[in-house]
Amino acid sequence: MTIASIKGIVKRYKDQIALDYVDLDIHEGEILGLLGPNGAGKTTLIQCLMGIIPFDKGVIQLFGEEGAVFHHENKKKMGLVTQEITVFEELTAKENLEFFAGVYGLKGEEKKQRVKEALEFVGLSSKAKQSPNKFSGGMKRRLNIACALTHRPKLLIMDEPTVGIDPQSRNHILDAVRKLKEQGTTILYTTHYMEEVQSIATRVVIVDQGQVISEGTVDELIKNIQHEEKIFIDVNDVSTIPIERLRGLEGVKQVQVSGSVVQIISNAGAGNLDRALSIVKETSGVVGIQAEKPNLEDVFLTLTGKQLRDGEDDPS
Ligand SMILES: Nc1ncnc2c1ncn2[C@@H]1O[C@H](COP(=O)(O)OP(=O)(O)OP(=O)(O)O)[C@@H](O)[C@H]1O
Repeated sequence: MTIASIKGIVKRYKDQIALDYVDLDIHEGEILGLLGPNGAGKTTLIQCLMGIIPFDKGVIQLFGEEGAVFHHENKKKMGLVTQEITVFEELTAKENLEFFAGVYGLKGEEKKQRVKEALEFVGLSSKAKQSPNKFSGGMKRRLNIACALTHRPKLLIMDEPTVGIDPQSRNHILDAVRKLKEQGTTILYTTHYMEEVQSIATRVVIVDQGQVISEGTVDELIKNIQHEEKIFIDVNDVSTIPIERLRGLEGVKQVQVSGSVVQIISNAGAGNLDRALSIVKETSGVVGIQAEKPNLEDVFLTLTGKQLRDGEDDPS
């Protein structure tokens, strides 16, 4: 089932086009990684999807409905973890959760129970009575996530939830996202850290300059750009390797020897590398093999001609 469907959305800020005919479907039960550099339009897309800002063109369907979809019942099925941490510093962690649970109409015993569960879920039960102004950035972020969970949304939207936080909290958040998926929550996870997308997303949409430039599973995206494979084989005796025979193999593009290492580049697929490796093994002992595969960064580079995170810090 499609939880949300975005069709031909255009959003302009004066002369600036932030979303340029974007199409995007979010399927039930997936973790959809929305990957794009700063300014790509990710936050704008989320704000349109949540009905927070109007858009100039296009249609959004939510939970199978069309038309006036941004009514209260649908909004109660969504949870948003905003890019900026939005918690009340002067309230305790528990009071923050009680406030947001109240906004979503939870009351009495149910509210109490959900607040308790949310605190446990993000590992902040022992800090329930403390104010977030004493928390680290990562703890604040975890509280922020808990605030979006008390009403058990069907669709959880997270806008760059790991920017600028410590690795321990980051891992905690990634684990929590996986756990939520197992419990049946659909998640739209926005980031410009490709490592995160690679580790948690079931499907990826890459956006750049307000446009969707590619989508698929991580493997599919990599396969689309993967024209070559490269392996480095460290051998016992390089003099015994039949270099010309390797070069003559179908699909093999280049064979080079450097010290005790034979480097083979071949066209992707069709077992080219396997055949080359068998020949090497026939003629010499093999000490080690190293393969080089493209990653999402390479996908992005191929599609846009630029690095995904120019000048950005590594999250880990
Ligand atoms: N309120 C606004 N007024 C004018 N321009 C805006 C506004 N909000 C966003 N933009 C512009 O729209 C484009 C998309 O911005 P958006 O914040 O959606 O990107 P993003 O992918 O979320 O980037 P970031 O990771 O930096 O938040 C950018 O060029 C941005 O400068």
